[in-house]
Amino acid sequence: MMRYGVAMASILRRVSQSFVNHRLLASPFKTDLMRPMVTLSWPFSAQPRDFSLPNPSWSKEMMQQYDLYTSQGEAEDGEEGSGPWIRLPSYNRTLKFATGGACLSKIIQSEARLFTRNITVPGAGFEYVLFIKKTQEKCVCIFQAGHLLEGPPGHVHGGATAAMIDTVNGTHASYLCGPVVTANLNINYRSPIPLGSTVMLESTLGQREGRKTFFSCRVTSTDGSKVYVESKALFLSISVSHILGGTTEHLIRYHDVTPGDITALPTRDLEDSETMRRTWRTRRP
Ligand SMILES: CCCCCCCC/C=C\CCCCCCCC(=O)SCCNC(=O)CCNC(=O)[C@H](O)C(C)(C)COP(=O)(O)OP(=O)(O)OC[C@H]1O[C@@H](n2cnc3c(N)ncnc32)[C@H](O)[C@@H]1OP(=O)(O)O
Repeated sequence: MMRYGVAMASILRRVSQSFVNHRLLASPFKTDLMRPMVTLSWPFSAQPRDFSLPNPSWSKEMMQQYDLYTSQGEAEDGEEGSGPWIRLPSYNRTLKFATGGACLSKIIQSEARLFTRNITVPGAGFEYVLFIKKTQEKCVCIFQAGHLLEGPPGHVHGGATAAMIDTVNGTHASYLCGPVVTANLNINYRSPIPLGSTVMLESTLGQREGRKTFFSCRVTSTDGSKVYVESKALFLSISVSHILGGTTEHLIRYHDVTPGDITALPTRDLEDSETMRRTWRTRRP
């Protein structure tokens, strides 16, 4: 039985590796290969992996919190439930389904991955799930910090905590305001977070002044009794071309791209992409 299990694990590893190889070998510049290339990143499924669903590395504490929030809301993307919380799906690319040919594939960089989702070994890095309140003024995150996030011995690196705060505030801001970037992030670290522990991040909407939206965030123990971090952030609404502008300037200077290629870019593909619709709600309250 034991040997059978080991053999199965080896076969599964090889099959999943062949998916990885397929993705790496496919040319990023052939438009017809773009869609299979990105959707095969998770073996045995044509769908991309939703990292915010439970996996065996989640601690009992993480699962208890997850069950608490899902029981108070709904679990499926976009469906209305009776409770106040909506779980937000999470992928390892924000623009996974973008199409648009050679030039766009250069700009989007097919091998790029969302920073907080690029450690794929379950439990080793950032394990987290976000829920947004239907009234939208709050967004919470259950976060379990893996052993690859060490800073001070046995504790979480301050940069990893900052990345999580930016992710939670940034997702909350994107949900409310559409495309945004972080302009300012101010963090007070109150107490070190033990590696392997489960903590809560609570993002709260502050003032809105034109393009500027302010948020605060608190990182606490799951029962709220211990405060680890308190922060404030400013997000600025931007157009998609603000993000692409910097990238295209770099491409014109250092790569084989002309300004004509850039103006011909089908940026509508970005705005229409399935992931964009799923993750960046453009409706404003
Ligand atoms: C196409 C993309 C599609 C993606 C789909 C995503 C789906 C979401 C899914 C999953 C989310 C995961 C979540 C991740 C989240 C991560 C977020 C980040 O980490 S973003 C990276 C770090 N941030 C930067 O790189 C910004 C770099 N800076 C800039 O681009 C500019 O400086 C910018 C836009 C911030 C401001 O430039 P200006 O020219 O547009 O605006 P000006 O005139 O300078 O400022 C406007 C107002 O804001 C104030 N302001 C600007 N910067 C400020 C600052 N640092 N502090 C205080 N005030 C500031 C100014 O004083 C001004 O205020 P007055 O209108 O006069 O009242």
